[in-house]
Amino acid sequence: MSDATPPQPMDEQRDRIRSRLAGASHLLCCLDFDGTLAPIVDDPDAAVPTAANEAAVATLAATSSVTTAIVSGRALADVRQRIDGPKTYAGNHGLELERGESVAVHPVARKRAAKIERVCTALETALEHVPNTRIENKRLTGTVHVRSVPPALRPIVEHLTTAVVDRFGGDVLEISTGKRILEIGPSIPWGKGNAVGLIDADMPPRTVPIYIGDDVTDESAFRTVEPKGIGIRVGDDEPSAASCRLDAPDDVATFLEWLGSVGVDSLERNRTRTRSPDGRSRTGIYSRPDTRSTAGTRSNADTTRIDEIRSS
Ligand SMILES: O=P(O)(O)OC[C@H]1O[C@H](O[C@H]2O[C@H](CO)[C@@H](O)[C@H](O)[C@H]2O)[C@H](O)[C@@H](O)[C@@H]1O
Repeated sequence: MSDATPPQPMDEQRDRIRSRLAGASHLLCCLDFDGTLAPIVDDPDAAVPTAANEAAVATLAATSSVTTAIVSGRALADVRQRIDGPKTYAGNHGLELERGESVAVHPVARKRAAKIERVCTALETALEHVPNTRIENKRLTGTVHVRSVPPALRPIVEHLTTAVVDRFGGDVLEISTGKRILEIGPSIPWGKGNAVGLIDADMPPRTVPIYIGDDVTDESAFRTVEPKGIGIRVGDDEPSAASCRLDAPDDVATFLEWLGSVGVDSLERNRTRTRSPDGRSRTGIYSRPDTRSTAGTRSNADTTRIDEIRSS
């Protein structure tokens, strides 16, 4: 599916997803948080997943044929305490990655954290007279929230933010946009798609990766999973690298429930079929895969960079 094609409504894509799962033994289900599991709200601290999404994620996370991962622009520690169950979390748009007991932080982002701190502190002062501006310091990145700022004042916030980032970040920090936010982060070619690529590279053979997200920062992840897997854009009919569309977090829950029942049944049937009489898998679905490249922007050099520093 090309970047310029609007994603198709899920009802029209269900058969394609069903047939993709029919050829698979494992599912990688990567989920964005805000706008996908949790409805967008004015106060970022108040964002919570819908009850149905919380339950559906718990079910998938407890299913052995599914690896469930949360991939968020929020700090890892923040998103982790908002949705429980999965063993895999990517925070700060993939700059930090928790898999089981191990946490990897992109080393360049780690080095630039002091600059993010200075920028966030300077922004508190620079924007203190603009009503309802909110600075979210996420350690590796920072977010300026303008959702509750009067529209006429938003260009001023943008101007002041650019000036502060230029002054304290030079060319090592950059500003990107999201839903009513300005995101400040290290200027490195790394995003959610790279994190999803790393997670997918650890999956057993015959894994179908699915990524569900609602914002521009999710586009790199859609490019990583498509066309081997399925990208699902939530909420609008913007052109997207995702092939499918769902309207809102409530529809995400319905789809995840379907995956947890019909989808998982199909995976389980394939796993049973490929096992030898002693119950072992003939296709080696529990063994480590060879290094496989995933469609998308990930390069081997990028993989090495985030993997080389690990701390708990
Ligand atoms: O990748 P995500 O998990 O979707 O995180 C993206 C950003 O989400 C949060 O901001 C967004 O949600 C807020 C609460 O609904 C809303 O007030 C804001 O306008 C949205 O942009 C979060 O606060 C950011 O740190 C994330 O980068």
